[in-house]
Amino acid sequence: MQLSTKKRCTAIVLAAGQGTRMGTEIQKQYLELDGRPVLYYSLRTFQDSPLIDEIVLVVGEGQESYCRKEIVERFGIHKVSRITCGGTERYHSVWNGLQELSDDGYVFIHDGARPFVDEEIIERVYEHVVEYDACVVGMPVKDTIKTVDEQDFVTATPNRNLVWMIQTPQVFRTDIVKKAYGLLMECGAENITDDAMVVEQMLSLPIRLVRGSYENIKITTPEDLEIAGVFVRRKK
Ligand SMILES: Nc1ccn([C@@H]2O[C@H](COP(=O)(O)OP(=O)(O)OP(=O)(O)O)[C@@H](O)[C@H]2O)c(=O)n1
Ligand SMILES: C[C@](O)(CO)[C@H](O)COP(=O)(O)O
Repeated sequence: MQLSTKKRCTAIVLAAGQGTRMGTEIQKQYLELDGRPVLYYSLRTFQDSPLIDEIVLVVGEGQESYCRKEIVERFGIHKVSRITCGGTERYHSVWNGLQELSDDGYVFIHDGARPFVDEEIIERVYEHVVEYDACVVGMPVKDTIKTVDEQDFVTATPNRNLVWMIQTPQVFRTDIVKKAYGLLMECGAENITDDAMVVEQMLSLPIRLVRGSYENIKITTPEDLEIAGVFVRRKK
């Protein structure tokens, strides 16, 4: 990859969630995975990536100094330039993170609860975003998918060749995603679960999907942490 013509790339790593579905006392991003906090792994990958210039870390209110000392300083993640507070919903946290950025370059928005983003994914999505401006990482589904009504009766079986499960990082030209989020904050919207939705709904721009990996899982419920344990030991 030609790094000399590279635009500035910032990663926003989100770690302000409550982890309700995980149900643990400690929020899932701080749980131990092979002796290190879940959040450490994606920070390490962005830290080590030659493409990433800077990391903005978004954490829960009151967790800033803990994160600075116990994660950023302890593990030497010196690309973290700012630690800011998140909000009630994921999109509030993204919005807060975006306030720390100027309009130039690209932003990689990533769930701190997804420890297995890797350099190949970062490079692949960067190569695509310079062409398409708005890209999200995901993988084709493997199972048959059905939509249902409120009583759990099937309403349709979409062609699964056209269905992907969506991951992070979600990567955008920074000016575009900031504009989309600005409109979201003005107009509001319901059930916003990822960043691509904001760009789709607010600006109607095309979003290019880019292959991530089946290992790029989000730690959401307890069995995900067990699976993550297997992945992390295999990588050693
Ligand atoms: N208000 C929020 C909600 C989520 N996140 C982050 O967004 C990522 C994906 O969200 P999710 O898996 O839904 O995390 P939680 O909101 O913590 O989980 P739950 O929905 O089970 O409470 C996580 O890294 C989480 O820390 C965040 O920064 N701010
Ligand atoms: C952005 C995301 O990781 C894409 O899969 C996901 O939608 C965010 O998590 P949540 O579980 O929907 O809050």
